[in-house]
This record gives sequence, structure tokens and C-alpha cells, in this order.
Amino acid sequence: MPSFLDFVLVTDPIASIASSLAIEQMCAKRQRPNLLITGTPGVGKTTFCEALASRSGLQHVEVSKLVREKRLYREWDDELDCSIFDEEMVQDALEPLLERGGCLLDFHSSSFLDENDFDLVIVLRADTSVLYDRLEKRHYPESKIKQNVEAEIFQSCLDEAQEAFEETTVSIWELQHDTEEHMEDALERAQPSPQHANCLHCSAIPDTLDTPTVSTEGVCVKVHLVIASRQEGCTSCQKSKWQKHRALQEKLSLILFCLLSCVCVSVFFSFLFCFSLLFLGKLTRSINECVLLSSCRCPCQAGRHCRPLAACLNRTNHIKG
Ligand SMILES: Nc1ncnc2c1ncn2[C@@H]1O[C@H](COP(=O)(O)OP(=O)(O)OP(=O)(O)O)[C@@H](O)[C@H]1O
Repeated sequence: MPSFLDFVLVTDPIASIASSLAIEQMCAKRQRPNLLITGTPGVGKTTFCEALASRSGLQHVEVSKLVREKRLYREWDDELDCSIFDEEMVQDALEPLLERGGCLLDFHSSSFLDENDFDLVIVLRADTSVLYDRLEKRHYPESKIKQNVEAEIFQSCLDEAQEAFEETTVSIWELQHDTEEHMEDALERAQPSPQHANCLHCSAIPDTLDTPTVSTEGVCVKVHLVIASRQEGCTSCQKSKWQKHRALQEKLSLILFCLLSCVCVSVFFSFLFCFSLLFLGKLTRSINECVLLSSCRCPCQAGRHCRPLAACLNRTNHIKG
């Protein structure tokens, strides 16, 4: 599994990097990446998102809060004492945010989300005893705690995310999130670190990452670069792709040249053949004439204008024909 290091958030003012090709390609899709942070309730999604948002400048979108505030539900679960969110209503509410990009979407469910809206999925995991304690502190009823702990044991959120994004190139990272150290470790690694922004195609470090700087309201350059690399390849990938294209082009032009040469040569030889036929025809006719002239003697030395000779030639022709 790729570590969080492979997806480091590097922030940089957009103006300084807008000229880079990778960024331009990435911007064509959406200005900033969307990350889905999912996991069983209590694994620490909100805590992680808040910390990540403050470091990366991405916007923390807490979907469960949105559901409560905007009443994006039509049903209520009496047993678990919670709302059953309405997928369509939530989708509609999220659409403008996700279109704009730069969201850290925090929600336990992922099956109803559009796979094209996300660039990375992080599934947080917690040890069952840790999760139990956290939920107990929330004074959840026993049945609700049990249900959530069971969901964590059966890795329901991970399975759901894997199913939702299985047909895509979106990476799904499973991160343990039991302790402060776990979180600190993940966030610590999220510091600018160009050597970790390897291209997913060729493992090269994208050229545009040589001088990353941090700004609180910056853009996740490295995330973008990883995304761009995943989709298009890094500059060296592009170069090798271009070289491959060039080689293919050269081969095609060679084949075309050979074909054209063949056509030209065959046209030339056909003309040559026709001319030779014409020439040979004329030659045989003149030889015939010479033969005829030699077999018919002119009595008056008047050549072709001699009537008896003409009569002789006609006769001979007739006899020959
Ligand atoms: N890495 C961590 N180490 C220690 N405690 C943590 C960690 N992450 C979260 N917690 C604690 O666990 C509790 C639950 O965290 P949090 O509310 O972030 O979970 P959640 O997954 O967002 O839950 P929900 O889906 O219900 O909103 C909080 O009291 C928080 O302080």
C-alpha cells in the first residue's frame, strides 16, 4: 500500500506555479483535489480532517453536520436515534462544493458518491477497543456502540469504498488512527517533501516540484501533481510518450514513403512499357517497309512516288496480309 508519503500535501501560491504544464492539465479538471475521508463513526475522521484542513488549506466538509443542519433526510432511525440521510439530497448539496474542488469530505458512507468527484480516498481505521471507548464517551446506547464496533470489525467502510471506487484509478489508503501519534505521524509526513511526489507511472520526481513552499491558503500542489501524474504521467513520462509517438510517426512516414515510391516506380515502368511497345511497333513497320522496298524494284528511280513501285508495294502488302 502506498504510504501517506506518496501523497504529501505541498502548498504553494497558485501564481508561482500556474505556468507549469502539470498544473494546467490538472486545473482543466478542477482547481483543487477532493479527498474523501471515510471510516466508521468514531475512528477520528473529523479530528483528522480538521488538522489536515488547517495544514493544507482544503475545506473540511462534515457531511453528517450538513445532513443535520440542512435536514437532508426523510427518515429517522428510532433504535439508533439518528437520521437516515437521503442520498439524492446529500448529492445535490455536495455538488457545487465538489465541482469547485479543494474539499476534505468527511463521511462514513461512500457508495452513493460520484467516483469522478474524488482524487483520493482515505479510510481511517481504529482498534475495536479504542473505538468502543470513544463511542462510550459519547454516551451512545450499547446497541449503537455494538453496531459501530461490528462495522469496524467487518471493515464495512473500507469494503464500501473499495466497491465504490473499484473501477477507477482513485487510490484508497487505509490508515490506522488509534492514537495521537498515529495522527501526528500522518500529519508530520504531510509536510512539503518533494522526494515523495513520485510519478505513479515511472516513479520519477516531477520537475515542477523542485522548490515547494508552504502557504496557509495555498494549493495542494503535490496532490495535484500526483493526480496529474496519475492521469497524464510526469514530464519524463510525457517525454517518453512523445518519443514513442515520434518513433511511430517515423515508421508510418517510412511506410508511406515506400508505398509512394512503389507507386511511382510502377507508373514509370508502365509508361516505359507503353513507349517501348509504340517504339517497337514503329520499328517493325519501318523494317517491313524496308523489306518491301527492297523486294520491289523501282524502274524509274522515283522512289515512293513511282506508280509501278506503289502498285508493287500494294500487291506485296496484299499478298503478305
Ligand atoms: N488519532 C486519535 N488519537 C486519539 N484520539 C482521537 C484520535 N482521533 C480521534 N480521536 C478522538 O476520538 C473521538 C472521535 O473522533 P471524531 O469525532 O473525529 O470521529 P469521527 O470519525 O469524525 O466520528 P463521527 O463520524 O461520528 O463524526 C474524539 O473524542 C477525538 O478526540
